[in-house]
Formats: sequence, C-alpha cells, structure tokens
Amino acid sequence: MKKVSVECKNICLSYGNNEVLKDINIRIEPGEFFALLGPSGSGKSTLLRLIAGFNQHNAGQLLLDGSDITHTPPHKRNIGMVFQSYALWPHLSVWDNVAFGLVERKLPSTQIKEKTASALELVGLSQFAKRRPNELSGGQQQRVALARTIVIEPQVLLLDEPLSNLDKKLRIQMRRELLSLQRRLGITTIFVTHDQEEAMTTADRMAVLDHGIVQQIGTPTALFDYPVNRFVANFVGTMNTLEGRVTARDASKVSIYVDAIGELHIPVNGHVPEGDFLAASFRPHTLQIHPADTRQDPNFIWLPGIIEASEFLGEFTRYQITSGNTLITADQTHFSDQQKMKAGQAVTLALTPSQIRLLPATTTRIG
Ligand SMILES: Nc1ncnc2c1ncn2[C@@H]1O[C@H](COP(=O)(O)OP(=O)(O)OP(=O)(O)O)[C@@H](O)[C@H]1O
Repeated sequence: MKKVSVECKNICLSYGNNEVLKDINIRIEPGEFFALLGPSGSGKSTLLRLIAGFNQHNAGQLLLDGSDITHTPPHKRNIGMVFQSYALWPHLSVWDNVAFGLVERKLPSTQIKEKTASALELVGLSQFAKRRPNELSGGQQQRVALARTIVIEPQVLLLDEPLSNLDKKLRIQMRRELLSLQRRLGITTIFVTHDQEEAMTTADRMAVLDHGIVQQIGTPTALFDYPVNRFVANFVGTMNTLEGRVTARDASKVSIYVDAIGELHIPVNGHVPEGDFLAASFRPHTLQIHPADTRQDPNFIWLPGIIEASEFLGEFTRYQITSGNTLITADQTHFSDQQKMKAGQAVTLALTPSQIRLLPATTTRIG
C-alpha cells in the first residue's frame, strides 16, 4: 500500500465564538506514527475528527498525499478511525463486526472471507470470531475495533485515545502491540492522547497542543530535552525553573540574577528566548545532591538547598529541596538508608551547565 502524508495548513476551527483550533500547521510524514498530545479541551479530538471529515474547518487546507481533501466527504477519504468507545456492534459477532465495512462496500464474498480472516489473525483474535463483543475483555474489544478499521485498508489510521479504557498493565501491552502492528502495516497513523508516557513511548514525532495552539512539534527526545516553553517542559515531564532577570548576554552565555540565590552564568545551549526575564530550567535527574560542605568544582553551577521531603520510588528517591525562594525536585539513584538525606538537612546542589535550558519566564517582574 502506498504510504501517504497528511498536512494541516493554517487550519482554524470555531464553535460559535469559541476558537477551538488556531492556525494549525502540522505535516505528518508517510508511514509516521504521530501523536497529538495535550490536556483535556486542548482540541486534539476536534483536530482528529477534522482529518476524518466529521468536523469542518473554517479556514485553511487539509492535504492528503498533497491533494486538498477539505471538501471530500468522510467515506471517500480512505481514512479509518478507531473511537475511544470502540463503537462495536453489540448484536454482531466479532467476525461480522470486522467484515461489516467490506460487506458495505459490496466486495465479493471470497474477498470478504480472506480479508476478514487475515485482519483477525493480524490482531490475534482468530479463535474469538464467533463471540459477541460483550464476551470479550477490554483489550480484545480494542483489537476488534482495530481489525474492523484496518480491514478496509485505509491509507491513514486515526486513533482517538484508543487505550484509555484499559487498565495500566493492559495499556502498556496494547501500546506495544499497536506499535508493532503499525510498523508491520507501515500505515500513516495519528494517535490522540493526554497521556505523555503513551505518546513518548510510541510516537515517532508528536505535537503538543494547548488551547487549540500547537506549542511544539518534534521527536519525544527533542521535546523532552529541548522544550520551547514551560508548558511543553512540564507536560512531557517535570521541570525545575529558577526565574531571574537577565544581567548580561552574549553568544556563548547568559547571566541571570535569581532572587535569594544570586547571579547564575548559563552557557548558551540551543535557542535562547528574548526578554528581560528568563527561566533557567533543568530536569530532576540532572541534579546531584552533595553535603553542604562539599568542595565546589567550578565545572558545575552550585546552589544552596535545604531538604524538605523525600519519596522513595523504588528505582530512585525524589527529593523536594528549597533553594532560595524556589522548591526544586531532584531525583537520586542508589542511596542506601544510611546515605539518605533527612528533612531539614542543608545540602548543595550541583547543576550540569549543559543540561540547563533557558525558557521564557512566566513573570515579567520579580520582587
Ligand atoms: N460539537 C461541539 N460543539 C461545541 N464545542 C465543542 C464541540 N466539540 C468540542 N467542543 C469544544 O472544543 C474544545 C476542544 O474539545 P476537544 O474534544 O477537541 O478537546 P480534547 O483535547 O480532545 O479533550 P479531551 O482530552 O477531554 O477529549 C473544548 O472546549 C470543547 O468544549
């Protein structure tokens, strides 16, 4: 099957006065597994339904393999969609649910038989063909919904929170299955989720949406390592930020003055936003906690801290530490009970300069 691209160009959609999608520009490459990630109400499902043809945009273009499909009705788009609720026919067997789209398209019965059998085999449900949906587990129903969609051989597969009805263990298993199926079929797939772990573990690339605006598009690693703002940074993980007033900037470093801490000199590493205030941002795993009297290696940026609380999470311990006026999260591995820091203990935090990102600050005035 030919792999196709999907492109949204300057797409806007409003419900009355409510602008739900604002100037969306995304290009999804042929064969890509692409996630739309964002909080509830950010417009993910609206965008997916628009690609399927169930919603109509007010402005912009929607291109499938380079051709504008804005005015093509849903059934002529060759796009398959799996709904969050699965939307299976309760009175039909698994076999008839999967064969439904082929019967509707009036395919010869031998082809219906062949294609239905192979779709069921693909999702590992051949032995359940005679059952009704209510005689299946959630994960099995989800596979029927997938088989029913891929049996018609769409050029694009749309998945609206397909795993949200499953418990955590099954969700992890199903997302692996989904990814392996997508890889075997090579079908361009767009996947809506509000679960960052789901998006990060499966997507080739993803777009983070907030209030109908695309905040950033990129690979999971790029979004985690180089978020463009604090919304993206915190949506794909935990990010510490120290906001400060810019005191100097040149091509190689930016200095900011942070209240109750002092001046920090941060090497330029990637894009530096404009503005008089910036947020020095760093992930919890990039920090090291040392006793307060440690000799301070000039290759690190050192911050004073007081341990507030700790949580043992098995593979690491998460510490909450006050530094200046800010609460900082630091993750540390391999602490024995003896080495564990206690609440109230004075410590020094070592920050690796290359791991610090400069992001726009939320405040324009400090103090
Ligand atoms: N048919 C509709 N009529 C009017 N407003 C709508 C309609 N469908 C969605 N909206 C509004 O559009 C916005 C985006 O909704 P959408 O369902 O796309 O968000 P979402 O990111 O998919 O959220 P969730 O994760 O909760 O499904 C919301 O403010 C919602 O209330």
